[in-house]
Amino acid sequence: MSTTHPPPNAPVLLSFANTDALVESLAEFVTKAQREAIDKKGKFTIALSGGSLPKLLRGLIGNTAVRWKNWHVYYVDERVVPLDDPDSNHRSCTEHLFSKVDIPREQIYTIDPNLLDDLDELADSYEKELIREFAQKDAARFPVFDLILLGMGPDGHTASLFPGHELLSEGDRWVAYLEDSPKPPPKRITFTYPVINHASRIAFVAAGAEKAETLRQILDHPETGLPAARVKPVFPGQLFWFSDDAATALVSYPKTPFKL
Ligand SMILES: O=C1O[C@H](COP(=O)(O)O)[C@@H](O)[C@H](O)[C@H]1O
Repeated sequence: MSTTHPPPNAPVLLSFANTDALVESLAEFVTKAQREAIDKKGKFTIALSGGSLPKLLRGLIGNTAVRWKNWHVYYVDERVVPLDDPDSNHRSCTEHLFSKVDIPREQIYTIDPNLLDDLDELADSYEKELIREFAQKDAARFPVFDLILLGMGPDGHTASLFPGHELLSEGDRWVAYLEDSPKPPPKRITFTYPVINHASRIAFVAAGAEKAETLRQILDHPETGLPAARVKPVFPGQLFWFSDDAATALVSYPKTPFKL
């Protein structure tokens, strides 16, 4: 017997006049998601990306609404490099955010730096971190993060899911690896779509004129199937785009005023 699922909610596009307005609203959005999760179950599970995102989380620094002790932080994708390498997403998040706030270090789940020579084992061990957090409590097939924050590259990639790559059709594993990322460094691990799409809330954070044409394709012509356009949260999950007017300049898709 086949099971039917309601169609995904339509994405909500938020466009801000400048970076400061985006940063401030993003912080409000994250703290709201955090409050709701902690009120419900005493903890907040969030997955972060690298790239331009960590700097844009600066609105959380010194923000008294943030309850860092209840945060459990994972990485949507990670470059297979030592944790202190300039290419590491963990290093970037640490420099721009974690070194400036009082978050328990043991609640930030990094890749195992001892497994950098074995990508299969590395991805497997990160998947086990997720299983430890999510699989015992709910018998769900995939983890349900409270919030996943994604970036979008100018080529339309998100996480480490790149245009035309075979991992776009991975429907079974939670965490996969690749050795041929077109964007350096080539070796990476990444959440797969089923994990991303099962989150309660997903927010892309994409700003700047260099992303305008790609954002137009993704929002106005999702059928072109660029990796970021394949992010479609399973109902009742909701997808948001935090963007700026430079990035949304070419988009016809309707914009929604930001309100919590
Ligand atoms: O390589 C990566 O790129 C994406 C997008 O980066 P951005 O600088 O264009 O925001 C990022 O989300 C991902 O985590 C990272 O590994």
